[in-house]
Amino acid sequence: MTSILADSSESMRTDRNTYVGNKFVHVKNPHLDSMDEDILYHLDLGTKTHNFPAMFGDVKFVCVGGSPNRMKAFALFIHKELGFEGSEEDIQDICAGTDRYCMYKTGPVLSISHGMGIPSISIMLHELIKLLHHAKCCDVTIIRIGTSGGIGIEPGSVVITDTAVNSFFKPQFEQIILDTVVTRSTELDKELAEELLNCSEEIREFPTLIGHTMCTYDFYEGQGRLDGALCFFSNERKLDYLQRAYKAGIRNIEMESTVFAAMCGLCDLKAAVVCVTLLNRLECDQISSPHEVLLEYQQRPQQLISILIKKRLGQHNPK
Ligand SMILES: O=P(O)(O)O[C@@H]1C[C@H](O)[C@@H](CO)O1
Ligand SMILES: O=c1cc[nH]c(=O)[nH]1
Repeated sequence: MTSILADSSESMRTDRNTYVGNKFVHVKNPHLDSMDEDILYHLDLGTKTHNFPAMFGDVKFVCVGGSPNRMKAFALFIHKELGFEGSEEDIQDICAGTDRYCMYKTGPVLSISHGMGIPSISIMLHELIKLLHHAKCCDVTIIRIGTSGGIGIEPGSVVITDTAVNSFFKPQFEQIILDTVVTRSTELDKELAEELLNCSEEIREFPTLIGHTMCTYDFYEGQGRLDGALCFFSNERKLDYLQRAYKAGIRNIEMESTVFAAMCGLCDLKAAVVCVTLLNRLECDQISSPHEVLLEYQQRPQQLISILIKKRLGQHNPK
């Protein structure tokens, strides 16, 4: 039988790391305590084969995004921005033993790919959150740097998500656990979103705004596209839906933000979603900008996050 439950995080809390001043990453799974070894299968890492505190204990910023190339490019970019020594070759894929995800570390910044869609990012987040927990990381900020379809805004705009919503415009993520639907909150850290917006004031080259982000299970029918292999609705119905979304405060659509917000929130991770928009969905469905334009768009969230990281590390010199 299926029922709808709110998540009971209190009853499952394992507060093993409660230190004054430092906010540790909390896993909410009592079964982990009795495991002799934890194998993070999709990251090709394990607690018996790798020294997590030595490898990752200093991580303060985790950036995630769908594409492996984007996340490698971000690692190289932030390495340069933070003025670290060493060449590009020194930044190796920590998860090279698997082709599911890639992971790069440069100083306190971890950059990881998550593939496309809720199931893919969810698997990565389970293993990443356990990694941060086993490594005893504290005060970690996690940011998704992605691409999205804009609604009623100029392509190339960057949207900082205040609330991730589902296809019904609700701030909820529904996780099916056994035969039960558990409804989880998708609130993101408002202060972090404001901090990112302040950082954007130093970049005049593209518009940045705060808005709701809609997260769907699919790129085509799920996002009201007329150009998939299947489509059984009219252009009028599509536009009516997208215009209602705009009126509800939604400025972009992507495919990961609700589960990202829900999982990070439950594990006490300060989280933000920053996505560039590749097109205006009120005008078209196909992504037709040239490759160079799309590449430049993808760098925009990275520029913003770089300012945030440098400010937090006391390394920022405004232009
Ligand atoms: O981080 P990315 O650019 O992968 O995010 C969006 C949502 C889907 O994963 C994908 C669809 O093209 O792009
Ligand atoms: O329209 C778009 C563009 C990128 N990613 C999405 O999920 N949708």
